[in-house]
Amino acid sequence: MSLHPVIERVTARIAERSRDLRDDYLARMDALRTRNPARARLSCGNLAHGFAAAGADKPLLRAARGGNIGIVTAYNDMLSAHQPMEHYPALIRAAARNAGGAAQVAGGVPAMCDGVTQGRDGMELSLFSRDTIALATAVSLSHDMFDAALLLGVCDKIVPGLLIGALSFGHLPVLFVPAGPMTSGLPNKEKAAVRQRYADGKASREELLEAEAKSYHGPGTCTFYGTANSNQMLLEVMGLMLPGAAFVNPGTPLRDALTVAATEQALKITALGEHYTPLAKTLDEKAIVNAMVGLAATGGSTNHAIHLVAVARAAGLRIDWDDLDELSRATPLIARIYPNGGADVNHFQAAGGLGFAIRELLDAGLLHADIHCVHGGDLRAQAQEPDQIDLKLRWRAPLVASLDDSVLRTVAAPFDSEGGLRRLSGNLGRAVVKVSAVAPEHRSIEAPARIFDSQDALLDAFKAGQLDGDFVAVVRAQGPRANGMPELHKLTPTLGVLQDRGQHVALLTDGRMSGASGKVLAAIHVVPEAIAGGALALLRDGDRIAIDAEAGALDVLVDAATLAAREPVRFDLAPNHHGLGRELFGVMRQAAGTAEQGACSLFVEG
Ligand SMILES: O=C(O)[C@H](O)[C@@H](O)[C@H](O)[C@H](O)COP(=O)(O)O
Ligand code: SF4
Repeated sequence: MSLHPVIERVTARIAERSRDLRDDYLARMDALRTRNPARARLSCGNLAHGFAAAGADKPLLRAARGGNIGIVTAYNDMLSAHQPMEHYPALIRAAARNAGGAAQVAGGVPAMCDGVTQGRDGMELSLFSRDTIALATAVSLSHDMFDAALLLGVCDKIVPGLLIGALSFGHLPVLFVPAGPMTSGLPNKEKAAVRQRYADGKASREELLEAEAKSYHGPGTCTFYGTANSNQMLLEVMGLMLPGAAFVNPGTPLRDALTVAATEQALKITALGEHYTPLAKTLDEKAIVNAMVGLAATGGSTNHAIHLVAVARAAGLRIDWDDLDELSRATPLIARIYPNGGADVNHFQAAGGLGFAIRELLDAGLLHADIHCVHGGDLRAQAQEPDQIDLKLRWRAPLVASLDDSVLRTVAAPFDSEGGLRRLSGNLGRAVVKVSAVAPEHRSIEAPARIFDSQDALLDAFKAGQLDGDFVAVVRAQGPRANGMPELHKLTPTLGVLQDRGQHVALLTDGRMSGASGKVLAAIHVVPEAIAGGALALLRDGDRIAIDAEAGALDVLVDAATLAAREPVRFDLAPNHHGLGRELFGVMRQAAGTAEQGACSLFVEG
């Protein structure tokens, strides 16, 4: 199947726009390449420090023969998705030894659970935790003892952060090692229904806690299709994970077999052998375009409209929301996983999973097949599912037909002819919206603005019975430079209650929403942000706002002269710059680029 013309056009445009930056990046990565074990470059003193506590691996490390893997782990007990990784380093060390190499934990990175911080002050550190993870990844790998890296991380900011950091070591082969989704508990839709009843005063706190605990009930990634599970899909369509490794549950023999296989593969593709596959070669403009197509086709998290920009920048590539919008409009929606439907990621996997989805999109010419996957083949070979036959790891072809077309469909008979993400633009700036989670009848609105300078102010107005009729809730001063661009997902149950009462409502914000947000139209990531000259600061209660997700329009229906004559509101953000560590992130707030630039504080040359 030939490549779809839009895929071809956008890929060429990205390559052209990025040429100087990408050439400079590749030249720097090439200069780091060595045909001997990296540790051979270290002095005796450096090296001795590096193997002093290496026990059984000391002889190999000392002799500088055989590959050495640097493990960067985001293990902690806070994230159910990362908790299973506590024992992965021991498994990886043994597998590396058995394969004639070695592995060492190069460092740990912090990992925030956005579910724990959702709606709380800690969420204002969430986005910059990505940049912090990138910095910690670089510190870990800067020991320069390594010939490959295994990155142990799954969740929201952790995968983008690990990837951004590892891209500074793009001369190394890099594989991601996930733990997989928790088994299905209380369905996400039922959990969301209890939340709405609680928000509406019709359910007790004990009833709510019971529902939450039945939904988030064990080790593994939460089963909704939020940013964490979108990360797993992206890593597969970019070829940065073994085929079908994304959604195998933790604590299973197959999961451990995949971790061992990733270790063996990492040693096979170092510069010491004949199958050298460095990260810089794998993550090129074709892989990034594959990521945007995968996001659109599966209704993935809006957070990737930010993270993918930052990841691409770390690889010397420049992408923007026009690229994302154009690709999304050319890509059919072939998966419906909560919040885009009732199913969870385990149902998706059972229906055919990513192997089926990748094969469908490849056959339609919507993905680049010719990318350099870490498994050694191209993306066509990524479209497989792992299996264990007499304890041996095998890969089998993806299902020919979906086993549940309420969850996973073909490109020929999709859920929607266009993908899940849209860029909006107009006199209020540029924004992003996820349409795949919003019913068609709710994808546009024209209604008066109700202005709030915090999500709690909106919730207080709801509790006071002041949110009646149709309105666009404008929650502003939530951008990266204001307060770290938190997710405002705590608003979802309340806005859902109002919408279910028959009120026509929408959210407009320069903040973010969770990848798990859905149902209510939300125009988010508005750039410029309110405190940086954005038009949101000029809005007044009652201004008529028009949002049309299908047409891609975002406007306030006030004439330009009136708008220009208004004084922008000044925001008191001092309370957001202290508490729970926020006082330590002032430099990142000041250095952050716009959401469309990835809201990243790491690339001073922009
Ligand atoms: O982008 C995301 O996917 C979210 O940040 C997610 O990781 C977060 O944990 C949500 O808050 C979970 O949803 P609930 O808050 O509804 O449990
Ligand atoms: S998916 Fe979200 S809530 Fe679940 S463990 Fe990861 S960060 Fe926490």
